[in-house]
Amino acid sequence: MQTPTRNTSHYRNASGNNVAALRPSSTHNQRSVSERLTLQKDAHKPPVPNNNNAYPYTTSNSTLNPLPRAGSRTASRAASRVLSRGNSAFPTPSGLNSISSCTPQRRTSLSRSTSRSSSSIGTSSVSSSRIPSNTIYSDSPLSLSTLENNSQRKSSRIRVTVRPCPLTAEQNGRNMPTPWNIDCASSQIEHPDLGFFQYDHVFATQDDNQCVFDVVGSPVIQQCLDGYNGTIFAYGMTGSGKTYSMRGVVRNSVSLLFDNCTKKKINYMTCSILEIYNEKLNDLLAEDNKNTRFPNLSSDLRIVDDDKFGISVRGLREVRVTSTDQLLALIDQGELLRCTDSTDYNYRSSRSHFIIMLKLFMEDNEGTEIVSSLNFCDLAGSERATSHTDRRKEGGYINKSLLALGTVITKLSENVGSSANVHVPYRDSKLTRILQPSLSGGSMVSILCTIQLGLNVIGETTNTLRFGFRARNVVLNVKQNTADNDLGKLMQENENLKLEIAELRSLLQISNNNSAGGIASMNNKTSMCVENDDLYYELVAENNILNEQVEHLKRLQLEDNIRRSQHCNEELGKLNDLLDGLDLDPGTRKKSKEIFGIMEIELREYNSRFNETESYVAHLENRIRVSEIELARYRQLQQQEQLDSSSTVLNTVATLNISALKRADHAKDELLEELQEEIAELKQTMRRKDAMIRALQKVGVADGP
Ligand SMILES: Nc1ncnc2c1ncn2[C@@H]1O[C@H](COP(=O)(O)OP(=O)(O)OP(=O)(O)O)[C@@H](O)[C@H]1O
Repeated sequence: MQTPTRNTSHYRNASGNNVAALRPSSTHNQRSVSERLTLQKDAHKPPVPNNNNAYPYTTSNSTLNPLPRAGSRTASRAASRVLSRGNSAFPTPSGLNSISSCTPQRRTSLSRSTSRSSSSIGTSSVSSSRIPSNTIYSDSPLSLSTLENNSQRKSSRIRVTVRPCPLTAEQNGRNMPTPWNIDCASSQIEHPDLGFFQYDHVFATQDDNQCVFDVVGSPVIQQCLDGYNGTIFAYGMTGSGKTYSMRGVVRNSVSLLFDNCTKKKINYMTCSILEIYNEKLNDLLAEDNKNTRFPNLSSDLRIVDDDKFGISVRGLREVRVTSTDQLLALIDQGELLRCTDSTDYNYRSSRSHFIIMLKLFMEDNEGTEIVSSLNFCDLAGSERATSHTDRRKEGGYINKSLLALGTVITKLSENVGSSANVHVPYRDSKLTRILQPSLSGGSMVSILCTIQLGLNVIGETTNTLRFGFRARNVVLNVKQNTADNDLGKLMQENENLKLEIAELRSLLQISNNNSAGGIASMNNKTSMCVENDDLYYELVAENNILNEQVEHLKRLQLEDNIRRSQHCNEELGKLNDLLDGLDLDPGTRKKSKEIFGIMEIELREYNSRFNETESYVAHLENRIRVSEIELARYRQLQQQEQLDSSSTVLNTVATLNISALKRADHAKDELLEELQEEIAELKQTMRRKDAMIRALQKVGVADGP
């Protein structure tokens, strides 16, 4: 069996700072695409950003979907566009825009005066076309495209950038055509049949990791230093350059953070690193795994709700770091232990989602502590089905969690501008659960989508572009971390409660819509509190079965018994008439009358027991109704508590609900058992009565004229 390996490469060695050596020599062809984009006066075309001004914030429908260009049939032109050969390992295709997306005309001059202390990051590998790393891009929604801004909160779109992976020498050698037009100037990517996709920034294939950091990482770091939380993640198909890009982003971020330690009064940071492999959480910094290539990854980590950070991972090691080198060494260790293996597209493919969590412990102007969190997430790459069993299993988990992430993003984008609160299924995967605080407004979010340009992966590239396109519509109401004083705590609690209430309201809405009546629907309504509780689902299932059983028994047995009892009475009446008409000797007549008397008594008894059973069933039904009312009352109480109080109360009420369910089910069990006994007894009586009727008929025939 092929087992995934743990990476042995050191991330610092693989950083992008030496990419300059790989830079292609081919010339760019910016005009052909951008000119076409400008010349086609498509009425639906989204506004092309003016690069010298803030990028206009828009969520208009015209940008919600990639727009097919009317009459745009450039497929043949695109197909005939052939990537040029080059000498480097990653040459730029001649049909693509090869100008660096980070050239000076793309940006404004410094929009903030956060001058950096001299640092190796700022000076060593910056090319002449590179902007200083303290520059904030004018079109960055993280800095300027905010809807509302005060010291506590700001509305901010998720910032989405796209980095196309250069074709390999081999792909280039095959003169592989590409269907994509990359227009860095207008941050658009176009496909002749699919239309074009608008982003916040599109990198050129030869842009290096420093350039990517300047656009993707730097604005988030600046925001973190200002007291906001930040999350950066890379999304894309396997082999498209996520890990390559994130290494650059992480490395440069670490340097920028430590450069600002003094100015921003960062007392210390903590670092945790985990991976999600096959839906299991592994602590890559766990003590046991120190200095080993063969880690013990069976750590017992649990994702739990956390008042301060939204969620936290119980059992995850948090290491206090005080220097760049120390932090980079930890990240090296995490990289080393991360699960990797080769796929069809990448000989060292990451088979897990890799998450670095930093916490910055800073001081505000009054000297009180503020904590900002900063997450870097290098997602595992989506992949088509593969023949290898282990890869297929991993691929299944990876695709499932990426699908969950896609659904969350879709729901969040649907929520924008809508008064109805759509339920966002964060709990569908560990990945979305961990990203929940960030995606639900706890953090500035920047997504780097990495794509491949080849014809053979159009489907995967389109998926990534669509994901990024949707994500760009998500607006987050991000709050600034405040000092940990009483007021701050209260405000935080208040915010958490508001979010909780909104989530509960939408859950209630869903369960109300779905409810078809009866206990089952009421059970469904409590799903949030006991979502993962197997017992709960068992109870609901059992409850449904019991209800059906009771119904079934009532229908079959009781109706049948009514029919048979009526039939018995009729038959007995006939026999009585028959007996009266017979010319019997007094002895036989007396005996027959006696038997009839006994039969009548039996039948009366039977009828009275039958009536008893009927009232017993009515009683049983009543008890079911009572338990339903009880459940409804608990449910109401739960809603009330949930609206008024904290989640602790929710859990208590959920427990009450479970015990109410248990009690109701137990009662039903007992009642059902008793009912079945009654029915068995009734059947027995019926059998005896049938036998007597047969005996009487025989007597009637024998003694007849
Ligand atoms: N922009 C780039 N410039 C130069 N090399 C690149 C670039 N992007 C990716 N590569 C190279 O392509 C290969 C695959 O990249 P990487 O491992 O980062 O892909 P990935 O998206 O993380 O894949 P997976 O999801 O399978 O882990 C690596 O050898 C990497 O060095």
